[in-house]
Amino acid sequence: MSIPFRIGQGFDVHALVEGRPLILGGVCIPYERGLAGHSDADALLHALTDALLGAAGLGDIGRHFPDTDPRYQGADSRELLRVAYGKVQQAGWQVVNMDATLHAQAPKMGPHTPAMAANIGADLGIEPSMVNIKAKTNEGLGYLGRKEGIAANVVVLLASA
Ligand SMILES: Nc1ccn([C@@H]2O[C@H](COP(=O)(O)O)[C@@H](O)[C@H]2O)c(=O)n1
Ligand SMILES: C[C@@]1(CO)OP(=O)(O)OP(=O)(O)OC[C@H]1O
Repeated sequence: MSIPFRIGQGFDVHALVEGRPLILGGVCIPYERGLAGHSDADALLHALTDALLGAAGLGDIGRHFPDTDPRYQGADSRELLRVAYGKVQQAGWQVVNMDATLHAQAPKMGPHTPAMAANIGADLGIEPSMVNIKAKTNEGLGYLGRKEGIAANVVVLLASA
């Protein structure tokens, strides 16, 4: 029996450092620091990419886009997302919806989540209403609460295409 649905989950975290832009969901958010990484360090899109790859049984982002490969230095994570989702589609799957939580003590994400959902909807070819993005502080606790980094969790549902 072939089951027509798959779920996947992804997690990512990047350190907040000076001299980098803060990019999440493809949106550049005004803030005093940004996320460090080999690519543009978009933790939300990396977690989403991992969730999609995981649901399709295709491994993880580092397997498809190694951080030792100079082609991905400074990469736009929206481009990585589109390439990864192309592989998911090639494997016979399409995304139904996604739900994300950003863990950021600061800045406030609420004003920026509609633009993130619009970007993701465009990249995955789904309505922005199928893209839900939430945000939480870490109540001042631990490395996230000390604003040393920003993390993201994403869950996706895939349906057989
Ligand atoms: N970076 C953030 C964090 C939170 N929010 C919004 O505030 C609400 C309350 O967050 P708590 O962590 O104090 O529970 C949360 O539900 C979000 O609506 C935000 O926009 N950006
Ligand atoms: C995206 C990649 C590749 O440039 O690099 P980073 O930006 O460092 O991101 P990470 O989430 O640590 O891992 C995936 C990497 O392979």
